[in-house]
Order: sequence, then C-alpha cells, then structure tokens
Amino acid sequence: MKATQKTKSGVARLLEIAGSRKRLLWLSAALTVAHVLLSVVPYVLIYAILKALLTPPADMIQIHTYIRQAVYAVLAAYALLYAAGMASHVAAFNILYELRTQMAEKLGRLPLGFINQYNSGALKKILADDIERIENFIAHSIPDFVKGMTLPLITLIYLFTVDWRLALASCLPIAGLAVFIPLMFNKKRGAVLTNFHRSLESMNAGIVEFVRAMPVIKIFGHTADSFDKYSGAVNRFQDMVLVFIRGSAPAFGIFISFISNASLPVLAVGFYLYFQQGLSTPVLLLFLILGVGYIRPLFALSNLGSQLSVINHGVKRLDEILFSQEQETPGNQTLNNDYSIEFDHVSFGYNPQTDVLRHVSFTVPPGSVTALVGPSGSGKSTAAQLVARFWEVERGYIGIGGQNIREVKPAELMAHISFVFQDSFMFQQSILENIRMGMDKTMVQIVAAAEAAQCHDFIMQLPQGYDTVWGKDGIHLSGGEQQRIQLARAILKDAPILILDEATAFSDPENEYLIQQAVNKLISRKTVIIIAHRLSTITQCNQIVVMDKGMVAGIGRHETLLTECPLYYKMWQAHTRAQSAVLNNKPLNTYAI
Ligand SMILES: Nc1ncnc2c1ncn2[C@@H]1O[C@H](COP(=O)(O)OP(=O)(O)OP(=O)(O)O)[C@@H](O)[C@H]1O
Repeated sequence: MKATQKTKSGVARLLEIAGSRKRLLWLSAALTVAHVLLSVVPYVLIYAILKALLTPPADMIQIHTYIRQAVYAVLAAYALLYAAGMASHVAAFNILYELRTQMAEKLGRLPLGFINQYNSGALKKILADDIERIENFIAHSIPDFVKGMTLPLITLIYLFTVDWRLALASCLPIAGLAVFIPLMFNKKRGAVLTNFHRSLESMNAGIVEFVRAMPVIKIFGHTADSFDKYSGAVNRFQDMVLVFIRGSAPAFGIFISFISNASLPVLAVGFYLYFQQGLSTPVLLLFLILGVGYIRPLFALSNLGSQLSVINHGVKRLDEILFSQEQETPGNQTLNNDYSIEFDHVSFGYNPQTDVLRHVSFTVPPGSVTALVGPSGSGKSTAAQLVARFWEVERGYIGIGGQNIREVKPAELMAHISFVFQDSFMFQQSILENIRMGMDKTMVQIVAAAEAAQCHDFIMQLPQGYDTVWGKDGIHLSGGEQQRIQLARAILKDAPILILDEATAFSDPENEYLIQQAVNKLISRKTVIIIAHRLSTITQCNQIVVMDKGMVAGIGRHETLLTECPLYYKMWQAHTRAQSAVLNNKPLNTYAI
C-alpha cells in the first residue's frame, strides 16, 4: 500500500511524533543540562579544596564551606536529574498513549482488508513492541543523550580554563574516536540493520504461527522440529545476529579501547609537566580525576546509537501504517431506503498483477436472497467483502440503492450491513457483551436475539448464564455454538443488508438444523448475499450467481441454471452424489479407502 505523504525519519520524526509533548522533552533536556552543570561543581570545589590544603596555612573554615557547597551541589544535581527523568517519563507515556490511539484510529480508517496484509506476529511487534521501545527510548535515552553530549563538553571547557595543555591531552581519545568510528559505520551497516529487524519480525510471525498451529502439528504427528517455517525463521535470525555482531564488533572494540585507555595521554602529559614544567599538584590531581572520568558518559552514547537504529526501524514500520492510503473517497452521503445492491463491471485484484474479479455484474433486488456459488478461489468472498468496502474498488461500480458505495459515509455503510463470517471471533468478555457488541440494546432485546439464534438455551446452562465470561475458567463454546452467537449479533443489529458466509465446518445434523433455523429468522425481509458451499440450502434462493475464475458464469434460479449453466449443473451433480452417498450411508467415491 502506498504512503500518502513523505515522512521525516530518525530523531526529527520522533520529535514530530512527540507533538505538543515536545515542550516536556525540552524541559527534560534543560533540567539535564542544569544537572550536568551542577555535577561539575563538586570537582571545581575539590580543586579549590586541594589548592587550599596545599597552600599553608590551610584555611579550614573556607575548606568546610567548600565541602558544604559540594554536598549541596551533589544533592541539587540529583534532584535535577530526578526532575529531568520525571519530565521525560511523563512525555514518553503521553506519546505512547497518543501513538497507540493514533494507530487504532488509523487502522479503523484503513480498508478493512488491509489488516490481512500483515501477519499477526508482525502487527503485534509494531503495535506493542515498537511503540513500547519508543516510549523506553524517549523516557531514558533523551536524558542519557543530553548528559552524554554536555558533560564532556562542559568538563572540557572548564579544564581548558585550568590548563590548556592537559585539556588538549584529555581530548586525544575523543579525537581518535571521531576519526575511527565513522569509518566503521558505513552504508553496509544500515542494510545489515534493516535485514536484522526484518528477520526479527519474521521470527515473531513464525512464533505466533507456530503456537497457533500447535494442535494441527500434534494431530498430524509432526514434531516441533518439523515446523520448517518456525525453525527457518529462528535460524535466519541467528544468522543475522551473527552478521550484525561481526559487523559491530570492530567498531565497538575500538570504541571501548579508546574509552578504557583515555587516561594514558593525561597521565603521560601530566607527569611530564609535573616533573619538568612545575605543574602544581592540585592541577595534576584534578586532571587525573576529571580528565579521565568525563569521557565515561560516552559509554551511554554508544548504546544509544544501536538503540536509535532499532527505534528508526520501528518508527518506519509504524509510519508504513500511519501513512497508508486510507479509503480514498471517505464519502459523506447517507443511504436511502432502497437496499438493492448492484455490481457493474467490477474488476479487482489484491495486487496489480492478478485480477481475482473480472467484469463482475449482477444485481440483488431489495429484500431478496442471492447466493454466490462457484469453485474454491473463484472470488465469492472477495465479491461479498467488496460490498462492505473491505477493499476499495477502482474499476467498475458497486452501488446500494443507486448510490456508489464510495460516496457513502463508512459508518453509515457499516450501520446498514451485517457480516456473518465463517470464523466467529469471540471476545474475552461476558456472553452478553459478545452478543451486544457495544450496541445500545436492552437485555430483553438481547435475549430475544439469542432465542431467535437458537442459543438462549445453551447460554442459560452456562455457570453464570449471560454473564459467563468466554475463555475464562475453561469456558468455551463449540464451533456451532459460537456461530449461533454470531448470528444472534446479526439478528440484534437488524441491519437491512446481510452478507452471510455459509458455514461448512459445523455441519452435524442437529447444529445444521439449529443454524438453518437461526439463518431463516435472520434473512427475512433483508437484502441478502449468501456465499454458499452446500447447494441444497440455496435451491429456494431468489437468484444464484455462479462464479468461475473471477467471472460470472451464470445467473438465475436453481432450475434455470441446471439447464443453462454447465458449471452449475456439474456442481449440482457432484453435490447430489455426495448427499446421496451420505444418506445411503455409503462412503463417498471421492475418498480412496
Ligand atoms: N487478502 C488476500 N490477499 C491476496 N489474495 C487473496 C486474498 N484473499 C483472497 N485472495 C485470493 O483471491 C482469489 C479469490 O479468493 P476468494 O476467497 O474470494 O475465493 P472464494 O471463491 O471465496 O474461495 P473459497 O470458496 O475457497 O472461500 C484466490 O485466488 C485467493 O487466493
């Protein structure tokens, strides 16, 4: 999906994301600078104390004043650091909240099918892990970064005021780092990092799929090792970690050696000046303490570099969603009371290379039932999903009551369409809330819908009836029961247009009968599209649209299609053979026994 506008990257983008919280971040940075300034003060005072001690007669009153001031400075410096941390944490948590809200709102504005493009592991990494890391980075790393930059700078400025020769010697390790490090961080490393993050995402996705597929793996007798996609992803990630570590090790090694041996130039120059040029003892001691210690905050900066690259990658992935193309014409029209549906030469592909629907045209008159049938992959679900604008149609026209659905308000469209999927999604909430789905309905209406959907009786047998929480304390429902809950939702919503993906999975006779009863209650007086798999259930439909390889192969009633549409005739033959085999209790001839 294309981005709608060009985005900034790196810290600039982070500041953009911070929005109005930027002020808090600046406050945190200012407090950190004040902390750094006050952290240098005790060393200045130690230098003064050393000078006073080594200049007889020592002025003890003055020395005690210096000590008191040093203690106050340390306390004030820590108070400022605490305040800086508070400011950055408050900003970070607000940014975290805003980002999650923005993402949720954005996902709501994207075509409903968009989410299918991401596997759940990758999406989880973006929505949970990447956003969490941004929060962590802003809360901790911004004060670390400011400290890492300003402490060496302020210390150096002070050291230059004391003795420029030793101050220059203290700069040598930094000068070395400035020359070597850019040589180590070349463009190749950027590519390595991108691959590193991509393989981390694919490993996440592999793990989620592995956990979800565990029952299938066990049923088919595979061992965990045989789950290639998972182990492949783990192996690829391991390879990437090795490439990453091998790539970073030399740079990191040089960095550590420079920092660890930062005392050498100061020691050499300091002792030379002390013995040869009469450098005073307090100055030598000051440089031995400060001239070596000031470089330590650079350690934090080294971690920051790798953290920033992780954040950059996460921000890029977030932006892929935040700047994805929304439904192009949001539309502001409302529907009239005509709920007929019209497809006019609709062509559609999930990617530009392959069309899965080609010039599909048919009309569903208001209050009638149209069944979509056809071989697997012929485009039935795609056509049905397009009515609810799961995806945007760019070629051809889909209208409801003569209005192009692209011009209708998305919320209006959703309010007038119920979708019953094959897979019922249950929330970990009470059965009551699972039926109500946030709709403004009374208990009486909910029970009436549950009765019509043939689920009231089994709900009443649950430990807390309608208040039983699904998924908690081992409370689960069978597939057929979950599907009837879904039908209860649709009955409660009472939308004038219904799109029903007929279930094939839960077809034991009793369940099938109950589901059929519920469906019959649901479809009366509505405009209905049924994606049908069992042809016997749709012989009475007002119209049947036969799909084949993304095209319409025939339209008509059951009897007409039997004579006029060879594909439908073939499908009906296959269906009746299968039905009679079941009725006569014979094995189906399609299975080799
Ligand atoms: N989200 C998607 N992204 C990419 N391709 C898809 C997506 N959904 C479906 N397809 C492809 O579009 C084609 C039509 O699929 P569709 O699900 O609409 O067919 P169907 O007739 O409903 O099949 P079935 O009866 O098996 O459910 C298939 O080739 C399928 O692989």
